[in-house]
Amino acid sequence: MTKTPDFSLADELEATAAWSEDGPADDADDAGLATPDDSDDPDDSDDDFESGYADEVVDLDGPDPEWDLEDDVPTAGAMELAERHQLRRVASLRTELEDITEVEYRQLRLERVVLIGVWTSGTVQDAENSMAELALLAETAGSEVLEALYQRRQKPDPATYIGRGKVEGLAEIVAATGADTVICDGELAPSQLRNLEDKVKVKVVDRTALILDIFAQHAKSREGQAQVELAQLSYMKQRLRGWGGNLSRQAGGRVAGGAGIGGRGPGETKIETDRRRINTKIAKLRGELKQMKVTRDSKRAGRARNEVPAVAIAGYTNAGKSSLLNRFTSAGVLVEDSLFATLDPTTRRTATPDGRVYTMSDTVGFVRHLPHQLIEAFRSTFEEVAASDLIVHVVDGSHPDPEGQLSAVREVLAEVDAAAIPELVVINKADIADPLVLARLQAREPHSVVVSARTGEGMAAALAAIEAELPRPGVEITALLPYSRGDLVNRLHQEGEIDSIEHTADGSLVRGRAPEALAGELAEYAAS
Ligand SMILES: Nc1nc2c(ncn2[C@@H]2O[C@H](COP(=O)(O)OP(=O)(O)OP(=O)(O)O)[C@@H](O)[C@H]2O)c(=O)[nH]1
Ligand SMILES: [Mg+2]
Repeated sequence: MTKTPDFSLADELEATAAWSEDGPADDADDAGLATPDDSDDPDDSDDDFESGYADEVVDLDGPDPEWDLEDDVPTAGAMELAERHQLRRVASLRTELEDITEVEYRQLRLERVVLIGVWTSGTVQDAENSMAELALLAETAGSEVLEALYQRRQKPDPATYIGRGKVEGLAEIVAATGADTVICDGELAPSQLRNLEDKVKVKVVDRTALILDIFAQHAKSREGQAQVELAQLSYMKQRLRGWGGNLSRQAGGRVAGGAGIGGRGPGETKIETDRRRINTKIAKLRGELKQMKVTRDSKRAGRARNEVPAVAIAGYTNAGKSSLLNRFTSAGVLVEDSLFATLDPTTRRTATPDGRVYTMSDTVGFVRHLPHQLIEAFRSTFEEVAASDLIVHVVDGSHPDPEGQLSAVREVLAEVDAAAIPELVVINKADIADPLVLARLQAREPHSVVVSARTGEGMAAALAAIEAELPRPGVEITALLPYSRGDLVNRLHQEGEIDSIEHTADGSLVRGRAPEALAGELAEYAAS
């Protein structure tokens, strides 16, 4: 296996995926985004759209990435990547849900989409970053972004999300561009989605549904798939009434099972059936996940018993977590310039130069406003992070808003009780980041290192910083180990630390520190 085949692969991908490399918000003119000049004017406030991407859109889709694996032995990651690109436009939801006919879980056959956002606070740059991220998410789900619009408002309209006056404009844009889907940058109430759909005459989905869809496309392991399905079902369940089509509307807002006038039309019966099926499915998935969690916990307990320190690589999606894991451990994990490439955490065993063994795990990426159903469903994955000894928090130094990413990740870490774990910030992509931004980040995050997983810059220092943070084994020992117990010397190398070793006539006299369990075994050889 070549050393880092994923990187040459990624190089080629990036040559064709110019959009994400340059970033829409990095270069507002290129992307045709509203510039601060034409949008920061308080006069054009309430009901104005800022429009972007119009003509450049073609570039977003670009030619399909191609690569030549002939020279490289494809790694598992590379093969998964090829497979994923082939599958990219296939609708995501698995068949089990298809019999829930009325519910029509929005199979996101997102092809040609218009994005809309409501910008309530923050700077123009924030609004543009948010739309740019929504565009990346949409592309990751396999769609072509035709147009992106945002509106400045005090708050989203309770009935239609964007201002009512703007809905008509949106409908015109949708008709003119031939879009088949509108994606809203937020979590919308079922009634908002329905109202918008009535007006714009195409499918409307929100950010949460979009992220759920990407997760559904990317989940590979049984646990990952079950987690995503659980999240989708709980999202769906809340929207049954809204998404029941005509039948549910016929039933009005009446509480299911209520016997009032018109309360038990055919629609309601159908909704009840669907709800019951969903509840059954949810219960089944919860049970399965619980089982898988037991396995995972026992694996983790195994590691804990051996007192192998665990390092979790966490960070915003696309920050370079998998690339770093590959660099650190030659793990051959899938690397892709797309969001949420990794959904199944990979754990690798590795060792410090002085022989102490520890594990390093790749994790699911974070994103702003990660749907809470997903946090809930992926709780066991996040618990893995919460049970680690050190969090390597990777941040993309070339992103327009790395500070925003750092705090979005920390919010989720706090939510899964991982806030107290020691954290080392690894500022990645130094090769393409602005040096001023790197300096700014380092000043803000004193406990940080700057690296490039691409060029390898700073990697040795990062590894040293990680290893310096690993928990030290506790008990001081001095032992005279007979030469027949070379196994104990080995274990002391791996699990503990040896300060000195002296070969005497009676055996090896070692001084150092060992974890408690090992110290117990060494007790019989204790020397003074
Ligand atoms: N220029 C540059 N690109 C990098 C660097 N590190 C990673 N990348 C690229 O960034 C993209 C994302 O890398 P990944 O390692 O897949 O990121 P991730 O954090 O695992 O992403 P998810 O699993 O999707 O959350 C890929 O296109 C990488 O080639 C770097 O140091 N410099
Ligand atoms: Mg990854």
